Amino acid sequence: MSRPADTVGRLLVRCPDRFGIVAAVSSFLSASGANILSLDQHATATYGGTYFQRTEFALPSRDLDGLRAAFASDVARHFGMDFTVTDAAAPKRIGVLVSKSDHCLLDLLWRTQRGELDVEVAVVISNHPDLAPAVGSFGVPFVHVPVTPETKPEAEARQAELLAGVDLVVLARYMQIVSGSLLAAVGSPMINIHHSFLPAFVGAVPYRQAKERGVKLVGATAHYVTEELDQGPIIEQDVVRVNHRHSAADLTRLGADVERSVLSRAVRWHCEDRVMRDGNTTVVL
Ligand SMILES: Nc1nc2c(c(=O)[nH]1)N[C@@H](CN(C=O)c1ccc(C(=O)N[C@@H](CCC(=O)O)C(=O)O)cc1)CN2
Repeated sequence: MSRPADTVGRLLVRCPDRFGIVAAVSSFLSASGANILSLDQHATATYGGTYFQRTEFALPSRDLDGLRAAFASDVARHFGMDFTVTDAAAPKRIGVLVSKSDHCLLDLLWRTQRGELDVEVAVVISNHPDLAPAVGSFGVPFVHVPVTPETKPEAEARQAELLAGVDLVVLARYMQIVSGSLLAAVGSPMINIHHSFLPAFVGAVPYRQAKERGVKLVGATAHYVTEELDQGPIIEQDVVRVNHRHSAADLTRLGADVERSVLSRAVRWHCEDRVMRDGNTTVVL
């Protein structure tokens, strides 16, 4: 009878930089019977900065829990590491918040259905009912949770209930500001797709601002959500050329393609455990 396939693990490490980190992590993995498949790293300075490392490894014992506990005591504590150990074969469960714009949501659902994104969309929540049929066609639960200034606390309590247990929340052109209490209640990272090349044109209507400014590029930014609007750590960005002949509607149309590709790359990189926070920025390995 053939041996069960090895577990493939991912080890993410962030710590104060010093000599000996790579040797200690590699020796630990080797002593644990793991075979390193890939290793990427970044130091923020020649000496004394912050060190980031992403290591993928094959683990014949398949005991990721045991490896995680041993790494904590044998290595992480000594180097003052923040770290995670995840199973590469376990798809992330994501919840999506959306309003009326469908292009980013449908792109995520389509890529997931095609197997391009290794995620499980657990639920789509919208403050409008419009997208229920489209979401239903993908066999994904859709919940309409209306949001008004008066009902926002109750609405966010319901959203938190529906998002319990997800690994990631994606704001796919969700046009409501998420409160600090919802961020705290959910506890999982949130990624927003902002429809401009931040830091330009924050707020709700960036394409109108872009047209009025006469820009020659429009873009999109995927960033982690913080309480402060559009100020969270940037994960991915891109742009497309535009000119004076394009109306605001043209900018919106041209920008939508960029939004979709930027969001899908950001969600993929996050779910592949490639993104680490460095203050209000990110390191993507
Ligand atoms: N806490 C955060 N919430 C949200 C963020 C964020 O970065 N932090 N990004 C926005 C998305 N967004 C732009 O990409 C955006 C959406 C909505 C508005 C806005 O002003 N909307 C309403 C007000 C709604 C409310 O008060 O809840 C309005 O148009 O008046 C600005 C930017 C998603 N949420």
